[in-house]
Amino acid sequence: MTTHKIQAKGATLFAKVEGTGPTLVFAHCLGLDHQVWDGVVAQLPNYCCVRYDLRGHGQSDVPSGPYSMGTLISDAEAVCDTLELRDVVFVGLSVGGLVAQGLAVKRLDIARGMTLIGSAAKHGQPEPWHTRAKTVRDGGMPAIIPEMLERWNARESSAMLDEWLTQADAEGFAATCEAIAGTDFYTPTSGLRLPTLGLCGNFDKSTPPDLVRETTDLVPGSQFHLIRGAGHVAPVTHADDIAAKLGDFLTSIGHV
Ligand SMILES: O=C(O)CC1=CCC(=O)O1
Repeated sequence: MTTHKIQAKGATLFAKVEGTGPTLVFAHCLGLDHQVWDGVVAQLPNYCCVRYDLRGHGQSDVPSGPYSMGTLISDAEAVCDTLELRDVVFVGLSVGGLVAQGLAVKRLDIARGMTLIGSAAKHGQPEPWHTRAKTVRDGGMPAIIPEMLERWNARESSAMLDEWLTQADAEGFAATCEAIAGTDFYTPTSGLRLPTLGLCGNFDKSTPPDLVRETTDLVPGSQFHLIRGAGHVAPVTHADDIAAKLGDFLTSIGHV
């Protein structure tokens, strides 16, 4: 395992590389960090698994917001270019899935496939995201956590996620909400032609299954599976199921 400090535009990003084999790059959701993938990566021993913390999260820098989705996509490019990663399957949870779509649109030389978990081409209307940004800037993470946990619907894992979210940086969280607010990838994602897998917990209230399926269906030949019993953060709560579905997908596209 090696860790890296990646120089991106206006921020240094933390990245971790484990294993050898075909490359997978993982991007996490709002408010958490690369550790959401611990249980999934542990079950993919035959891959080079690269994880990084989005700007504003984990061990990456927290520049003041707002962030734009374009910047978050440039960050993913910086990680892949600096580590000389090509021919990767990019796996994104929630906002990480927006980054996956944007990277695939911009850099097909990097992305040869993508997996969207609890993600969509557009995550609702802009206004609630601006409200969340203001709420968290005014009141800190505790002001937003109950609402997040309700939407994530992670049930018995809520206490652990509460603790995790409490450690998140409020400015990084708010600035990322602002990036999500401005993003509508329906048109660009409709033009994508690359192997695509969509996964969604059947209890996910943030990105309900129909929404994730609708986005996945934009890409011809894509696959979609429900993760039974899971809410929004299935890689944390249902790592075995996510790793199994991801492994099947990787085999089906010859990324082995
Ligand atoms: O909080 C939510 O609604 C879920 C979410 C959207 C983008 C993300 O990363 O988390």
